[in-house]
Amino acid sequence: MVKVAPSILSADFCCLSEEIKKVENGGADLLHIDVMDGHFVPNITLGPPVISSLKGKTYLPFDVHLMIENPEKHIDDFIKAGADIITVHVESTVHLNRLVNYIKNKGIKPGVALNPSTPLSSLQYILDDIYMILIMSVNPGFGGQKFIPKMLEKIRDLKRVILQENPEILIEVDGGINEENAPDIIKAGADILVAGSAIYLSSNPGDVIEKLKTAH
Ligand SMILES: O=C(CO)[C@@H](O)[C@H](O)COP(=O)(O)O
Ligand SMILES: [Fe+2]
Repeated sequence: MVKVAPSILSADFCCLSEEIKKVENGGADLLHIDVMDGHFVPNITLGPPVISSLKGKTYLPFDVHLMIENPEKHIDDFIKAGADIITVHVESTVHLNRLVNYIKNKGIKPGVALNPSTPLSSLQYILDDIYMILIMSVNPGFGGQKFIPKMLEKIRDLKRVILQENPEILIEVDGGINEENAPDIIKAGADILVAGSAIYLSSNPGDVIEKLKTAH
C-alpha cells in the first residue's frame, strides 16, 4: 500500500504539535517537513530549531525536504535536529555525490529531489547511494499549487526504465496531490504521496489520508 506523508507547510504554524497529532492519529506514515530559504525557492519557511522542537512530539519519522542553496553548509544542523530522511535537490548543489554519502554515513536516509523540468538522467550516477527519489509535481516553493500532468510520464519512466536495476529505491511524489489524482499517481509508480493542502485544509484530515492510502 502507498504511504502518505502530510506536509506541515499547510498546517497552522501557531500549534504545530497539535497539527502533527491530527495526522499521526489519522494514519500518516511520515511527516513531510518543507525547508525553504528564500533563495533556492521564493519562499521562507522553517529551520532546524523548529524541527528539533517537534522531535518527541510524534512517533512519525521526519521526512525533511530541503529547498535551500548549498545544503551541505547546513546538513549537520538538520541531522542534529532529528531528521530521519533528508532529501536534497540535484539543482541545489554541485557536489551531490559527496553530500548524499555524507548523509548516508551519518546513518540518515538520503533522498534526491528533481524539479519538474530536471531530466531523470541526472540520477544516473547516484542511484547506488540513495534511499528515495522525490519527483516534484509542482515547481517548489509553495503549497496549494496544481499537479503538473506531465509528471505522470516522468514517474512512469522512472519506474520502468531507471529503477529496473534499483527497484528498492522509493519514489516519493510531491505537489498538488489530492483524492482525485492519487489513483493515477499510484498507478504510475509512486510509493509515497506527499500532500499538504489536501490534508490540512480539509475538515477531516484522517479521512483524506485514508482515501489517499486506499486510492486505486
Ligand atoms: O515541497 C513542497 C512545495 O515546494 C510540497 O511539499 C508542498 O508543501 C505540498 O503541498 P500541496 O501541493 O500538497 O499543497
Ligand atoms: Fe515538499
